[in-house]
Amino acid sequence: MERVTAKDLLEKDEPIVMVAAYDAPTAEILDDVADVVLVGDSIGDVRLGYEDTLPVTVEQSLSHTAAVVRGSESAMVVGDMPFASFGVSVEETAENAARYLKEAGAGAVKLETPVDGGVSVETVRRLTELGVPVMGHVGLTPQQVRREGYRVLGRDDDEADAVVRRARELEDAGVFSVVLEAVTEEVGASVTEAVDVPTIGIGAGREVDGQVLVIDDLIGMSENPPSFVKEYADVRGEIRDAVEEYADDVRSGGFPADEHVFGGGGDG
Ligand SMILES: Nc1nc(=O)c2c([nH]1)NC[C@@H]1CN(c3ccc(C(=O)N[C@@H](CCC(=O)O)C(=O)O)cc3)CN21
Ligand SMILES: CC(C)C(=O)C(=O)O
Ligand SMILES: [Mg+2]
Repeated sequence: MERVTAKDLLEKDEPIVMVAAYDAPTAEILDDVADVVLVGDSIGDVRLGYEDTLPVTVEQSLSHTAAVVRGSESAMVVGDMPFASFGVSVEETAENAARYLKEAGAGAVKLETPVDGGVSVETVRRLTELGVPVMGHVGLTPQQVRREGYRVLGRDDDEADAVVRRARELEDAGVFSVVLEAVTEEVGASVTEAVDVPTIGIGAGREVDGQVLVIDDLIGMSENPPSFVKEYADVRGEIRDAVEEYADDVRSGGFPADEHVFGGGGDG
């Protein structure tokens, strides 16, 4: 089966569905319902118990990206490059980015591109010239958390303009899509208006070309999801209930029952 391509996303006339997920069985569930699976560096705080995304390594990210590729057939898989794995030098950025395609089998990489630097437009251009499909990421860029915490961007005009300008620069550098995180709905609309490539929002309102949420957040697995999240299930509660029942059964002797026990040979 052919995977979703950048061209497919550009030509889509309904909203793009992207989900951040980290492992093969989850990817298998999502594949063919999501257009894009992002292997987010959010794995750091979502699954690995870190405070934020900063400790995530390229090796961890590549390993999980490869798992998501193995678990899926039709979705585009995007590897989210971790903090400081890009932008230090063009050479290192290109080498790391290429690993996502060569070793993990990803279809593209995503790089956080903060409005005030962090990664140059030239770096993004170099990747796209090499043939690495790049997804940009503007607005709230969580890898900058140690600088300014998590906050919604674009509440004043100068900042709103800066986000739009950055998205335009990225488009010019050849990105095939831009993630817009935690910006006002007005900024979401302005960016979507300003660029031809699809915008994919997370806490960016309705006037964008697609939406992305973290799987753990949307299934009710996260303890404190961001306020823009809609929870569609209570998986945390389901897991807790299941394990409590199991524990009760073990303690009462209700598990294992006859059907869970291997019999010996013979006819007794
Ligand atoms: N579970 C999870 N979901 C995410 O979407 C996510 C992560 N983790 N980790 C990496 C980044 C961080 N993200 C975030 C985190 C918080 C807000 C946010 O707006 N938080 C508050 C406002 C800030 C505050 O006062 O704490 C909110 O209103 O939800 C936005 C994006 C998005 N990403
Ligand atoms: C929230 C999305 C856009 C992300 O960057 C991640 O999951 O790491
Ligand atoms: Mg990320």
